[in-house]
Amino acid sequence: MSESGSAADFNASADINPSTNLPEGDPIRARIAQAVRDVREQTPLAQSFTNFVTMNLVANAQLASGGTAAMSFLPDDVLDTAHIAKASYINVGTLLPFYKDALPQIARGFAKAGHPWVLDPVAAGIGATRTEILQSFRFAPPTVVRGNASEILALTDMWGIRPVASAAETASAAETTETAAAPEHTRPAGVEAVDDVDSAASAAVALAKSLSRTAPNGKAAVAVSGPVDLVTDGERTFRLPGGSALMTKITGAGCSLGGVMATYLAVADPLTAALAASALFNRAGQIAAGQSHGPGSFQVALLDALWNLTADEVAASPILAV
Ligand SMILES: Nc1ncnc2c1ncn2[C@@H]1O[C@H](COP(=O)(O)OP(=O)(O)O)[C@@H](O)[C@H]1O
Ligand SMILES: Cc1ncsc1CCOP(=O)(O)O
Ligand SMILES: [Mg+2]
Repeated sequence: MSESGSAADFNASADINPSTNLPEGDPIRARIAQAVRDVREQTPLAQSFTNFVTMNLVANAQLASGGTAAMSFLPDDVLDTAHIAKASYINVGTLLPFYKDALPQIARGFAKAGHPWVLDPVAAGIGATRTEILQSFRFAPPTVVRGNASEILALTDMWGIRPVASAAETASAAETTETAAAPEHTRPAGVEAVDDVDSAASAAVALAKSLSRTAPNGKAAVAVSGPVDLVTDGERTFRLPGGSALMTKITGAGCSLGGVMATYLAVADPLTAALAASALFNRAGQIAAGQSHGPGSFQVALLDALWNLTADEVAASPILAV
């Protein structure tokens, strides 16, 4: 695979036709390029309330993309910081007992202030504390949700907004009705995905539509990561091939993608932020895979690629409108 990760090189899944690649002059590509330039020029702060396992990589990925970072956990600290941060990130990968009160309080504070934020619902479906916290976000929702397919399915199950599964998504869908909550997610997946991206496509669209009803300016986005990422604003859906399977062999590729999504949300609309971060990571993952010899050197090369990729290279990534 060439280092450039050109459209011809991407490892798209068999059912994606590269001819659906967004034209070079599409306004979406211009908005992505502008977001990348604005982050590098403005070094915006996106604060993070995130897990202990990958917190350092989240901060370093935000800095490598051109932003700045601040990690905070107490509600007064987070809500004060929200006055100087243009977006925030909440990731529920590791939990402490006080989070049960702190996170709903923070989400309510964000909602009251109209403060945009990204949620990574890591391991959604696992544990009563995580479920209680994620359920609270239903009533003070994020602007963007980024997760793997299993997390998106578990979250939409939990919020009762997962639509009837299309035949293409799962042949064995249990009996569901259009509006009733789908059956509990059948198998909590831990932090890794056990479902494929396409199985979460309609759930992602339904979630983005739901988030748009409460998001600042009525705009929201959902990003489902995997071998071919899916990004939707509830109206349009895009697929982004690229990246590398090595990204699943370091901890924090998804978490840091969410953190950088918040960095871009500080300067751009939710759809542009989700597309730009996903495209950046896909290009960076491909470049790093070509320069590394295992997970250790891959993570180092990934940070360097995040730092070195230009706005034009990110905006030229394969983005398939399907
Ligand atoms: N098999 C794969 N091939 C290429 N890129 C991948 C693959 N799996 C995941 N990625 C990329 O790795 C990053 C993290 O995605 P993922 O592993 O799905 O998130 P999480 O770590 O939250 O489960 C994303 O940028 C995604 O595009
Ligand atoms: C291993 C682990 N355990 C709790 S959070 C976490 C990190 C998950 O990171 P990612 O979702 O980016 O793989
Ligand atoms: Mg994750």
